[in-house]
Amino acid sequence: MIEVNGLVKRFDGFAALDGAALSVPAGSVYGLVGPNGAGKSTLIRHLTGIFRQDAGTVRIGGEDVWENAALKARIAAIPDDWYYFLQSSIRDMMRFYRGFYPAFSMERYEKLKEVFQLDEKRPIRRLSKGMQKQAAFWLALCCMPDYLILDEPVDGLDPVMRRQVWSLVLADVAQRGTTVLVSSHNLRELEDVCDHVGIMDHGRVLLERSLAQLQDNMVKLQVVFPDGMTEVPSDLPVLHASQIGRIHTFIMRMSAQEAEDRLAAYSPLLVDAVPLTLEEIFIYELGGADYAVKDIVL
Ligand SMILES: Nc1ncnc2c1ncn2[C@@H]1O[C@H](COP(=O)(O)OP(=O)(O)OP(=O)(O)O)[C@@H](O)[C@H]1O
Repeated sequence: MIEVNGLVKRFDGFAALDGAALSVPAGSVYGLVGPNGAGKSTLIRHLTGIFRQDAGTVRIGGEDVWENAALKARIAAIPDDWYYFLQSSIRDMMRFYRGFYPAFSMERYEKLKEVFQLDEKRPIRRLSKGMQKQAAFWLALCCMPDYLILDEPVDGLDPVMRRQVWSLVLADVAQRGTTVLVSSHNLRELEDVCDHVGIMDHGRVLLERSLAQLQDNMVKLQVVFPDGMTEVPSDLPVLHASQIGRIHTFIMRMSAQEAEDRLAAYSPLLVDAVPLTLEEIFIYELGGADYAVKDIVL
């Protein structure tokens, strides 16, 4: 279990983390999402023991992370800027990892050589960006970690390799009970691999739920009202409404059943609940359809 409470981190007085809290159940895959600058990488750097918090607690498996070498030997991380020694090859880095991680598996290293097919003797800096990401996965998985912390992990990987690394990670979750925290902007992909999601903004986790709960908490409905009713009923707590012909599409923060019950009062000709994507939940939880555009324009 990963537990963060009241986490505060300031840089020159600016609170990059402002009381962030999250809870990742053991053996789950937790997606940490949020707009640029929300504080995801800063929070992750506390989980990997790089940053020391100004306030709050950062615990993994019940232990404080900061300066806890024994605990860190059970955590593998792929940061957004993976570090390797300047002249080193994958083989050199493997020796370094093997020295640090007592559970490092040479057997797995040899097996994964066939999956990644990288030249392990070539200097890493001469590998492409995607190949470097592959190398980071290769080594992280060989550490046999109990906790895997991934910051934008599949950025730069081709689609086939993305599927490959997710299948390796999920096999570890299923077989070894590995707990995974992953930050990503690729919500479509997270939807396939995560069972829990936390949405961050302005240094706080605004909401965290299992994916199923999250999808149950908001609903998208397509509705056709009877003849003569053209206006959206004003008492419906609609987050977003659009209309094509006679079909109204509503997004409301409530369960599908509750929404259907409320709409029944208007005797609709059709009510159809459509599952929300994680991207839609993300956009509407963060304040409406304008959000995504604002984020790009500002
Ligand atoms: N070392 C640092 N010094 C000063 N400010 C920092 C530092 N690291 C992060 N910040 C600031 O903290 C805030 C959160 O940054 P962080 O990198 O954690 O965001 P993020 O959610 O990972 O964003 P992105 O999705 O763009 O990667 C930003 O405003 C950033 O400028």
